[in-house]
Amino acid sequence: MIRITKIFTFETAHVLYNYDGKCKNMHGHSYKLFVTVKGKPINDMENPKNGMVVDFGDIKTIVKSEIVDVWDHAVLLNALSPHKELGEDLEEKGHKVIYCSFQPTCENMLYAIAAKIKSKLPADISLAYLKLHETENSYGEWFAEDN
Ligand SMILES: Nc1nc2c(c(=O)[nH]1)N=C([C@H](O)[C@H](O)COP(=O)(O)OP(=O)(O)OP(=O)(O)O)CN2
Ligand SMILES: [Zn+2]
Repeated sequence: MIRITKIFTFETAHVLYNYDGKCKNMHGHSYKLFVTVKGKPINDMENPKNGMVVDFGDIKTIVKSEIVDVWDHAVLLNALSPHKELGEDLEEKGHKVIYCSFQPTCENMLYAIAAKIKSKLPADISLAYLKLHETENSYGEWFAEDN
């Protein structure tokens, strides 16, 4: 088994409802996401993907369409809180709003990212690990063996 990793960045705003610190205010991060998948490299001279667990380009396509293109330059808010109305107001004024069914912390974003990626991976490839940096010094990790 081999693990391969692709790294993504996206610029996203979020706001933490009822949080007791500065992040209760709407603010943004340059998120950095590490996506690691595992599988056996293809061993077939006739296959154009010979030697690969999966083409890095295929991971890019999945993560871009499921996460990066959806969350980039959007604001994530907790739709189960009064921030839903804040989102509706912003949307009305032309802003890109993502309504989450969770508090948009690094931890919950990792759960959402894992679910979205897992649903799109080919059967013989599995999601092994995710790392999501909110800042250079703050990040969360998702391990397949813990979940
Ligand atoms: N466990 C978590 N704690 C915090 C989260 C989170 O998602 N999970 N999020 C925030 C804020 O949104 C934001 O990320 C600020 O975090 P923090 O590391 O405290 O921010 P700094 O600006 O101090 O970051 P430095 O990199 O140290 O400059 C808060 N907590
Ligand atoms: Zn934040």
